[in-house]
Formats: sequence, C-alpha cells, structure tokens
Amino acid sequence: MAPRCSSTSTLFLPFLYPSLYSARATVPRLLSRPCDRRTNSTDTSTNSAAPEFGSRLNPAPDDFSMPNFADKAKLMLYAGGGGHGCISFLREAYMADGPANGGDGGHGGNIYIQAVHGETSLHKLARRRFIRAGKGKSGQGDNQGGRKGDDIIIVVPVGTIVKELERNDPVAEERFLSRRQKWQRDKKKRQAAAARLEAAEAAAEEGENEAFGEPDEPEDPDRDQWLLYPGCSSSEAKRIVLPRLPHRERLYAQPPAPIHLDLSRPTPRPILLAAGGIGGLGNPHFVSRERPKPLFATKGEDAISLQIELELKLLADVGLVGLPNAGKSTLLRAMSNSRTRVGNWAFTTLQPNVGTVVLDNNKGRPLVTSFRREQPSENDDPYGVSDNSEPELQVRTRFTVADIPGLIEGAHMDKGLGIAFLRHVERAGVLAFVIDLNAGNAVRALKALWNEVGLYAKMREDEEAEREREARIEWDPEAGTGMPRDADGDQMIFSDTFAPPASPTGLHIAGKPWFVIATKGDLPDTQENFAELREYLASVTRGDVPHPSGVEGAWTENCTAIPVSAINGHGVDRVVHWTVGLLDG
Ligand SMILES: Nc1nc2c(ncn2[C@@H]2O[C@H](COP(=O)(O)OP(=O)(O)OP(=O)(O)O)[C@@H](O)[C@H]2O)c(=O)[nH]1
Ligand SMILES: [Mg+2]
Repeated sequence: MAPRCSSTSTLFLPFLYPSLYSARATVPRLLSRPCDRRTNSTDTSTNSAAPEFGSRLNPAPDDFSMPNFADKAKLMLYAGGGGHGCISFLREAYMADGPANGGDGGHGGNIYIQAVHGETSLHKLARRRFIRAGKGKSGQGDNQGGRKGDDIIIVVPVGTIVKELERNDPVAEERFLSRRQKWQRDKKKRQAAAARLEAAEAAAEEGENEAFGEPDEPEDPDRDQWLLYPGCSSSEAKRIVLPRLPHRERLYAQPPAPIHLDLSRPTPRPILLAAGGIGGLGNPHFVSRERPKPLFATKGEDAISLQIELELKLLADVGLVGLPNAGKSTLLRAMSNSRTRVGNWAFTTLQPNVGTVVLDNNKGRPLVTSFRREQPSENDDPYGVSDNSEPELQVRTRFTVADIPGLIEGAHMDKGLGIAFLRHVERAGVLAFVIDLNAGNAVRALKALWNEVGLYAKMREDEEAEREREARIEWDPEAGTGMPRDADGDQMIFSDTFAPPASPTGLHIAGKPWFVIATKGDLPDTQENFAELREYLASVTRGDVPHPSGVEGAWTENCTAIPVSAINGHGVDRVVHWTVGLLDG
C-alpha cells in the first residue's frame, strides 16, 4: 500500500505549518544550557532560519545524555541447588523415642529470560557476568520444609538472540555415572560367579571341599546422595542399609541443549533457561515396618549451570542510514524526545541510539492512526498452551527509530564504525536514508549509501549460507550406507541435501520499503540538489533507472524524498506520516 502522504512538488518549508513551528521554537529555549562556542562550529551565519544555538535541536556538544550501550553479553547462569532433607525425631516430655519428623528441603530457584519493550541495551547484563538463582533451604525438624530458592528473571530488550555455549548438568552426569557403575558392578558379579563356579568344579574334581565366601559387595554408587544422622559412629554408618534412591523428576523440565532463542517479539511469559535442583527428602519418607527410625535423608539436587551468549539486534521499526554529519541525530531529537549527542563533526554518534516516536499524545486524540499486525511467534507460547496463530490487528501508538553511527565508503569492509552497527538496521521494517543537501550531490550520496548497504546485505547472506553449509550433515548417496530409510525400508531422498546455496541477492535488506530524508533544507542553494534527487527517485519508481543498490527485484514502489530542516523541526511531521504509511503497508 502506498504511504498516505504524497511527496510535495515544492520544497521548502517556511513552510508547512508556520504557526505550529513558531510555537515549537519558543519551547526548547527553556531547556537551553550555556554553550561552548569553541566546540560547536555550526555556521549560524549561513543559517538564518536555524534556532538559537543551545536549543534542544541545536544543542551544545556537551548537552546530551550518556547512553550506556552494549549489544553483546556472556553470562554464566547458576540455577539454585535443592535444600537437603532433614533427619530428625520427635522429642517430647515422656516420649523418649518419638517418630521421624525431618522436613523436606526446598527446591532451588530457576532462571528465566523475558524480552520486554523499554529495554534497549544489554550493558547491565554485560557487567554482571554471573547470575545465580537462590538455593533451596534445607528442611528442619518438626516437619518444617525448607523455603524454595528465589527465581531470577533476566530481562532483555526485544531483538535479543540467546545462544547456549556450555552446559554442566550434575544430575544428568550423576545418572549417567550411576548407570555405568551399576552396569560395571553387574558385570563384575557375573564374572565372579563364573569364576567361583569354575573353582568349585575344579575343587570337586580334586576332592577338596573348600568353602568359598561371598565376594565383597562393591560400594553403592548412590551412597553419596544420602545424608546420614550426624550422631552415627562410623561403624554404625557402615552398617546402615540404605534403600534404593527414589527416582524423582525435576519440577520444571530443563530445556534440551543447546538452547537457541530469537526473542524478536516481547515474550508474554518468562522462558525457562535453567531449572533449579529439587529438594532432598526428609527421613519420614523412608519409614517402614522394618525400619521405623530411618537415620538418613536425601541430599538436595545440585543445580545446572549454563554459559549463554546474548546478542542484541535492535529491533527498531525505522533505521536511519546516512553519511557522518548528515544530521541523523538531530533528526532523531526532532522526532522523539531522545537526547542523543549532536555535533558538527563526523562520528559524533559512536553507539546506536533508539528513540520512540509517540503517535498518540495521550490527550485522547491520536496524532496519526496506524495499525500493526502482531504475528504470534513460538516464543510467545513456549509451553504450547494456546493454539492462536492468527495475526492480531492492534492500534500503533508509537514506533521506534534507530540512529546508528555514520557510514563511510567501505563500511561493509569494516571501515569507519560501519559494519558493527549495520546489523542494527538489518531488522528494521523501514530504512530512512538521511542525506545532507548541503554536502555535495545528493544522488551520488544516496547511491554510495545503498552500495554499502547492498554489499553488506550480500556479505551477510554469504555468511548465513556458509553457516548453514557447515551445519549440514552430508553423506554419500552412492555409498548407500547411513542413508535414512522410510517405513518401507526405501532410501529417502532429500532434494535439498545437495542443493547449492542460493546465490546472495541482498534482497533481505534491499527488499525493504525505504525513503530519503533530505536534511538541512534551510541552508541556501540546496533547492537544485533536492530537485535532482526528487527527479532521480521518480525515475527509480517508474523503473527507468535501476534501484540505487543495483539489486534486482528491490523495493521501488514509491521512492520519495522528504525535505526537512531538522534543526528547526520543519518537515518532521511529514516524515512521521510517511513512515507510518510504510510501516502499515
Ligand atoms: N542547518 C542545519 N544544520 C543541521 C540540520 N540538521 C543537523 N544539522 C547540523 O549538522 C551537524 C551534524 O548533525 P548530527 O545530527 O550530529 O549529524 P549525524 O548524522 O548524527 O552525525 P554522526 O553522528 O557523526 O554520523 C550539527 O552541527 C547539526 O546542528 C539542519 O536541518 N539544518
Ligand atoms: Mg549522530
């Protein structure tokens, strides 16, 4: 669907809503601060329409909020271990020998993850490195169960990818070891019995009549899972015959390894990453007719530990792409209440900033009415409770804009600050190319930007194809061995097994809707540059010239350029309307 706002044939801006803007221009002055004229060299002599230096849209270089940003974090997660069961007996006056009354241990705390709107960075997590859930408390006498360990919810921004790197599951390891020891013990028993039989036969033949004692019973592998009464002497402890360890399942099933989550939507419920250990059983659980006073209880389960890697791909609705010093941050300030740094030099912005543009001013009348489709994702329902897969139509009250550091030629080859941040616009729904009308030919600048973005897109697709190739299990179809067979025993043919990877097209970025925001329209002699840009975009839309990235099949539905003077706030509303049109489309 075409955006609602159409490109105007006449630029400039004095403009679209004079009364509105004159009112706006007075407000920011209240926020102004003393400025340092040495560090900001914005040439206000050539910029008669620009607001006074030191306003919100033309701030002094030191007037910004310090963004704390990290897009990667490695965390070690320790779920809580279970508390131990208690060995205790009732002691009361005139009751010397009371029954067992040891309480059960509490379960250990779980660790969950939840993606929410409102978080924009992983810096808090990157600093923490270790996350520990609470340990379950041990049970106590008088049948008092131990308290459950506290759960932890790791809150991450929407757009976080979670990858498990390493796992240490002591319970699974113990089970494996115990099974192996039991198998070895049985084998030894069988061998010993066979040896005794042989020896007995040999002795019978020789007429000897020697008695053969039973072999020593090997240690019970589960013995260290038990707690013995502290008052027991070591000889008493040795004599205690322990029952079979009761088989118990974890309260919450540990997700199978390796965990890989793409939290591209807010998760309505936290998702379990590491399940806490279960608490031990108190001695009343082992009371029987033969054993009325059990002098043992079970220990709490050791908990799982995981190493995970979090990677944030900012999920802004709109990504601002532009050369350094084009005016991206000023535009973000004008559109949202962001306080990102602005300065008249290249690479003022060193980290991505996300601003939120509010469409509804909460005064009962939306400024723009817009709808978004919410497609339920797998992560919304990790427990498979609901089967609702219909997209929901919701009123859009805001959208987010990501301002990334400026791109320079060769950014896709990691020149400048480029490549590390291009992935933040990779997932944006709409790309807005911010072009400075006062910095040379706008069409050339647009082509240079698209060239970088297009090359980056192809490089990413190459990388993905490579990763897929590495993950693929290959076998020789001629050899016949190892090929999977279907129920009838026929060899199954996987048509895609040997399909060559699709050649990179770059379409995953070039296929997105985009438009141009031509900034600094208030500066003199920019009209011609804008007219040429508009003419070029019209011919791209008509299909007379190829898409500026050169990618076949790229989005060319309605390419337009919107002239703005971000420093004055002029034309910004048109940008908002156009963006909403593209997002709704
Ligand atoms: N006259 C005029 N100056 C502008 C306008 N927009 C931005 N500027 C000025 O251009 C300079 C650069 O603005 P920034 O917003 O920091 O540019 P940027 O694209 O974020 O720069 P980097 O972060 O370095 O990539 C600042 O001095 C702004 O005051 C505009 O619409 N008109
Ligand atoms: Mg900037």
